Order: sequence, then structure tokens, then C-alpha cells
Amino acid sequence: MSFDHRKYAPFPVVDKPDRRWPSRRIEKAPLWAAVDLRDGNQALIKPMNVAQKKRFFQLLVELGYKEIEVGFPSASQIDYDFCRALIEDDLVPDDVSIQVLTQARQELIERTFESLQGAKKAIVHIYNATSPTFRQQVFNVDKEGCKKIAAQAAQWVRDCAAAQPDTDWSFQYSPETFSATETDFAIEVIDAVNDVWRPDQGQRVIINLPATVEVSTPNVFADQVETVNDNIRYREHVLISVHTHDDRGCGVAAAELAVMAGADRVEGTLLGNGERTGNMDLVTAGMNLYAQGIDPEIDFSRMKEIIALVEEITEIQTHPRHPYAGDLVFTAFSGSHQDAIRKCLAQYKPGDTWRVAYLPIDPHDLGRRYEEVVRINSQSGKGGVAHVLERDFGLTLPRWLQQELALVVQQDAEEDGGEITGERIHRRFNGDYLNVPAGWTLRSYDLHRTDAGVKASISVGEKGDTVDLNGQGEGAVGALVDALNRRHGWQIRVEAFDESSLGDDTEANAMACVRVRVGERVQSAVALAADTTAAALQAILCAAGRVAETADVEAPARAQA
Ligand SMILES: CC(=O)SCCNC(=O)CCNC(=O)[C@H](O)C(C)(C)COP(=O)(O)OP(=O)(O)OC[C@H]1O[C@@H](n2cnc3c(N)ncnc32)[C@H](O)[C@@H]1OP(=O)(O)O
Ligand SMILES: CC(C)C(=O)C(=O)O
Ligand SMILES: [Mg+2]
Repeated sequence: MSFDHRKYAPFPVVDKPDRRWPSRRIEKAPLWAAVDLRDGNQALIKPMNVAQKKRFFQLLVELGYKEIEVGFPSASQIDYDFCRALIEDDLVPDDVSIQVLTQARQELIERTFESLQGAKKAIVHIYNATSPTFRQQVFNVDKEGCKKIAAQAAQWVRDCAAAQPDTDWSFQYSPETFSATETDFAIEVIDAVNDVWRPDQGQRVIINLPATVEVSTPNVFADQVETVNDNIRYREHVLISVHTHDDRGCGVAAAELAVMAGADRVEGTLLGNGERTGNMDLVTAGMNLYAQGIDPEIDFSRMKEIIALVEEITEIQTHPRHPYAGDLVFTAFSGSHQDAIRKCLAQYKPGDTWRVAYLPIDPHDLGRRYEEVVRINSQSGKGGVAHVLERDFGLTLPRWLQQELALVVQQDAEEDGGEITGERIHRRFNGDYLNVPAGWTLRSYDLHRTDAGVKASISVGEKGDTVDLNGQGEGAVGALVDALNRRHGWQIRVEAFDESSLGDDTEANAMACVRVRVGERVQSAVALAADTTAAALQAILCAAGRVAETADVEAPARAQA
């Protein structure tokens, strides 16, 4: 059997009874570093060319990222050329630092500094892997040997920087595979690097803690970060950064808990592109803050632009359920969700704190439309159908009619198997309730109030082919019902009747909805008209006409002819 979990060992828990991070809250955005052009790039089937890197860099700058890892210039001519272009064409704003990565090898470090000649400010980022697997199987070094690689490289970096004093240098060190390294050993290595760099003497230093491969639950990573935070030398003089990957699907969670555990800075990529399952997603992490009322300091209102550019350059499509960014993340198909969203949206006023069921943020903030929020399929209920008619066609139906229409729409959806558009619901509504059967159009009406009630003379039919119906009742509707009963020998009972006025932007001013019973037959109808009386009379005529059609009764004017 090859599917055998005994091949794997559990990651050891960290014994840390004094952990403080679980009761902390993130109250401001960390310093973000975008590594799309390096870590994201090294994961692409087709790595970026210089022109693509320029466009991506420009977007990152415009969004608000201040530290951007632009490549691995000692490894690739494109990355080298890109660095030169950024510097020589003066493409880096004064408040933005470019960052470059290199292995802890002298010739590579020297070439890296060469690529940065003339930069106003830059971050040189060195790494070596520190975990037992790497020490034993990849580098074949003991702990001392591993520490020496790091300290030696730190020295080369310091020397190279000293030779280019016009640049404002930051130094960054990553104990690669930190999360799989014994934490006390990682601290030893970090201390050895900082003993060379001396952040306490004014050198800006970033200590970046990578979950190169995510190997544990995020709480374990947070414990590791808090341990480093509490025990490294020069802590108050260095920035602690985290760089998480998403192998277990928790890259963002691990970074968030790490910030609670003391990290000042977070590295990631837009939409999470990166090696294997990806890097920590800057969009999700930033928007998670935003949804808690914290300024992410990045402009995600340009979400459509972010998605378009990332998709074009990475040639990777965004999952429709991708947090905040996917096509479907603001869409509810299920009935109870739609009902709750509709009720909350109706109560929400601009300026209120956002409290809308099932929508963690306002879709408008990311350039999305409320039109996408409620979409109808067989999982939908009356609330959703009503919402679509209200939203797209300005029609607010009474509850009993919502229920009736929703059943019909659900049948359509079940037969169809997919989504039912707003237009189709509207067509169904018109066909089943609103369209007037031939010969049953209200032409005019004349009402006389007497002591006995209302006497009505109602002209019905089509142009040039009308008849007057005369009846008496408590009101106009009663009088029409009386007239129809006399004419057809029916006993019409009005079971439900609702009328409402419509918005200013509609031709009709009033809507009436009726449900009548004629013997065993129940029929609902709706009418839109210039006034409420006309709407009520037309709705009754429409319902009567539908009953007549199925009972083989002629329309009044035709019967007369
Ligand atoms: C987790 C990360 O994302 S780390 C970044 C990874 N990104 C990349 O590797 C992309 C760019 N890299 C490259 O193009 C190449 O690896 C280069 C140009 C940097 C180096 O290429 P090469 O010299 O051919 O070596 P190769 O790629 O095979 O690297 C392996 C050698 O580097 C050593 N090495 C690997 N990482 C490091 C490091 N961080 N510091 C020092 N030495 C290292 C290995 O021990 C091995 O040495 P050996 O040849 O003596 O056994
Ligand atoms: C080089 C480091 C920071 C890295 O990308 C990783 O460990 O994932
Ligand atoms: Mg990485």
C-alpha cells in the first residue's frame, strides 16, 4: 500500500507555557514586503521578462507597497537587467526600497551589489537553510558550520555595502526553513549574523523568519516567532519579518498569528502565487485587516486591476472562491442567505458600521456590484427572487406572491439545472401574472358612490372592441367582482389584495396584486397602472381573464360580438 500515513512524523509542539500572542490583537498594518517579482517569479512556468517586471513593479508601487523584492540578480540576467533598469531609469520612488535575494556565497553577493550600483536605497537579502534536513542532507554541515555560512555571508554583505556608501542599505537575513529548525539554534544563527551587522550601531536589519515549507499548525509557528522575539540579541534594533508559505493552507493565518507574536513585517505575494501551493497572500492578509476596521495601507479598491495583471503575467487564473477577489465570493445562491442579505442591505445606510449577514465586507469597496450578490438557482428561496425583482426591476411583491413566484422559479431552476437570470424571472413574472389576456384590458371606469356603496361602469376590451361591465359593491373592486359574477355566473372570492405605489422612475404609479378564487380555481395577477383604482381593477380583470381562458369563457367584448 503506498497511501500510508505512517511514513510521516508529527511536528513536535512547542512547550511554551508563557505564550502571550493568543490574547493579542492586530491593531495596525505590519510593514508589507511584496515578493512577487522574486519568490512569485521563481514559481512560474514562464518567468517574467523585464517589461512584465516593470509593469508588476509599477502596480505594487501604486498600491502602496514600500518594500519590494525585485529579483535574484546574481542568478538571472533578466533580474540583473531589471535592477539596472529600475536604477538607471529612476523608476523607484524615494519612499520605496527595492530588495534583492542572494545565496550566502561570496561571488553571488558581489554580483548582487554590482546589480545595485547607484541605488538610492536597497535591501540585500541573504539566506541559508538551517534545519536538520538541510544541514545533514543538503549542505553536510554541523550546526557550527551552518552558523558560519551565515556569519561569513553577513560579513561579505557588510564589506560590499561599505564599498558602496552612497546607497542607504538595509540588510536582511533569512534562516531558510526556520519553521523546521530547532528554534534555539535559529536564534544562535540570527545572533551570529547580528553580531556582524550590529543593528544596535545604526545598521537597519531585517530578520526574516520563513515557513519555507509550512510544516505545522499556525499556533506552533506563532510560538516559534514569539520565542525568537523574546530571545534574540538586539531585538529592539531589528525588524522581525515573516515569510510564510501555504503548504497546509494556513499561510495567511500563520503570518497573522506571527504578527500577534511580535513580527513587524510580513512578506507575501498578490493573490498568493508562489512555490508549490504559494506564498502568503497579500490580498487576503490586507483585506482581513480592512474587514476588522484597520487600514491595510494598501489600496485594494483596485482589485479588478490587481487580478487582471496578476492573471496576465502569471498565467494563473484566480479561483472563483479566492478570498475577497474571486468572482463568486460576494454571491449567495442559497435562499436563507439571500433573505438575510436582502433584509440587512435594506437597513444599511451609508456611514453605518457594516453589519450585513454573509457579506464580511461591502462588495462596493472592491468595485463589485450588489447585482452580483444575489443570484438565483434551485437553492434559492422567495427572499432571493423578491430581491432580484426589487433590485433589477423596482417591483416589490407582497409576501404571498413572493412565495408563489419563488415556487415557480424554483421549478424552472430544477428543470434547468443551473442559474436563472433576473431577466428570466422577470419574463416569468410578466407571463404568469402581469400580461393581460386578450380582451380583458381595462379601457376606462366610472364610479358613483351612493348610500348603498359604489356603482361602477367599467369599459373592458381592446381598442374598438369594448364592452361596459356594470356592478355594485362596497368599493370599486367589489363592484367589478359583482359585474363579473353576474355576467359569467361566477362566485369570485378575492383571497388576497395588495396595492402599492411605485418609484418615480416608472411609467406606472401604482401596482396591485390580487389572488382570486373561482370555485376550485385559484388565480393570482398583478397590474401596473397610472392610479391605484385602475391598477386594482386591471389586476382583477387580469385574474378573471386567466380563469376565463382555462374555463373556455369568452372575454366580455367578444362574447357580446
Ligand atoms: C526558499 C527559496 O526560495 S530560496 C531561493 C531559491 N531561488 C533560486 O534558487 C533561484 C535562483 N537560483 C539559481 O539560479 C541558482 O541556484 C544559483 C545561480 C543561485 C546558483 O547556481 P549553482 O551555483 O549552479 O548552484 P545550485 O543552484 O545547484 O545550488 C546548489 C549549491 O549552492 C549551495 N547553496 C544553496 N543554497 C545556499 C545558500 N543559501 N547559501 C550558500 N550556499 C547555498 C548548495 O550547498 C550547493 O552547493 P554545492 O554545489 O557545493 O553542493
Ligand atoms: C528565501 C526565503 C525567504 C524564502 O523564500 C523561503 O524560505 O521561502
Ligand atoms: Mg519563499
